[in-house]
Amino acid sequence: MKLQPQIGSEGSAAWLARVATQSLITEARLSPKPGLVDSRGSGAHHDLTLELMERSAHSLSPTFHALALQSWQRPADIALRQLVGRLGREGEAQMMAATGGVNTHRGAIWALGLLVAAAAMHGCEGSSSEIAASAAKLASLPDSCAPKVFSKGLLATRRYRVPGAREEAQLGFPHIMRLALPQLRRSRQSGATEEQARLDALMAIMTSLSDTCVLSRAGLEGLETMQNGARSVLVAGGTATAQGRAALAWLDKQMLALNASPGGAADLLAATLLVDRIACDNATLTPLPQHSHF
Ligand SMILES: CC(C)(COP(=O)(O)OP(=O)(O)OC[C@H]1O[C@@H](n2cnc3c(N)ncnc32)[C@H](O)[C@@H]1O)[C@@H](O)C(=O)NCCC(=O)NCCS
Ligand SMILES: Nc1ncnc2c1ncn2[C@@H]1O[C@H](COP(=O)(O)OP(=O)(O)OP(=O)(O)O)[C@@H](O)[C@H]1O
Repeated sequence: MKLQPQIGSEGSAAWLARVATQSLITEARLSPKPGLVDSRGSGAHHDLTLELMERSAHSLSPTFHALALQSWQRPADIALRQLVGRLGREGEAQMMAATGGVNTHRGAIWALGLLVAAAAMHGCEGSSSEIAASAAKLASLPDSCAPKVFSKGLLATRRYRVPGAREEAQLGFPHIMRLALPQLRRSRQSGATEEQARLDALMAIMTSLSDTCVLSRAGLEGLETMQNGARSVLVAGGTATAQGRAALAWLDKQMLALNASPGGAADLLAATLLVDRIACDNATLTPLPQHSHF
């Protein structure tokens, strides 16, 4: 059920910030996720822990709040794009300060930051497609203030000629809109628990994403292992079934052996949980069950 307070831009911005932070924490705690930090441990990451992910998520609340407030009922134009870019980079700096220089949520700031801004542009009354389309518009506008940095993600997109985090946003988040959200709802409707539905949504993303985290760490072999493994979990009936859970355990082992971690897919799951909460079209379709973290 959507519980957005009808108390204007300040109240709605605070609500959006809270839901965005909760979405990051829910994603981080969700278990068992292949190769990723979860309630069981650090996955394939030697420099990350669940405690660090949660601290990082909390450090981002002021960023999400500012993004929502500044984007409130504004159109997608260059001025807003530059403002959102500046706030996103300040958020990255806050994250780095909170984690002692470890990258916990760079990709997540990008995806959730754009979606929070887009939800606010629609005055918190947009549908999921409207929010994704406005986020895409913002992401497609040039940000002349952006520093020219050569990241690992950019390197992977050039080397393997695949779309990365930028393109995912510019295309209107197809992995959220066409794969994860529909899977989340399908799994809920077929009787899966909320945790299982969220794991299934993660699998749906992993069947097709060109995750530059995986490519940087484990190359094409890692990416194929991720995509095929996630597909077999869903083909087996998802994580609500014993076969699905066995396929997931096998995938977890493979990902750890390859030192591969689908950080981009994890970001998009957190973003899916956010859209699921904030989009107006979802309110009647998917009331949240009692045992949800939210
Ligand atoms: C676009 C970003 C993510 C940089 O992308 P780039 O590929 O160069 O970077 P980097 O390797 O550091 O991180 C990419 C991260 O995205 C995630 N990711 C990886 N693959 C994918 C994918 N296919 N789709 C979506 N996300 C992905 C991962 O978590 C990964 O760690 C972003 O940091 C950025 O440019 N920010 C600038 C500030 C800004 O404009 N913010 C506006 C919104 S708040
Ligand atoms: N639960 C999670 N566990 C691990 N990573 C996550 C999780 N949720 C999101 N991520 C994303 O994964 C990214 C971290 O991936 P990765 O560690 O490959 O990046 P890196 O710090 O650039 O690289 P490396 O650790 O290989 O030097 C973060 O940007 C974050 O957005």
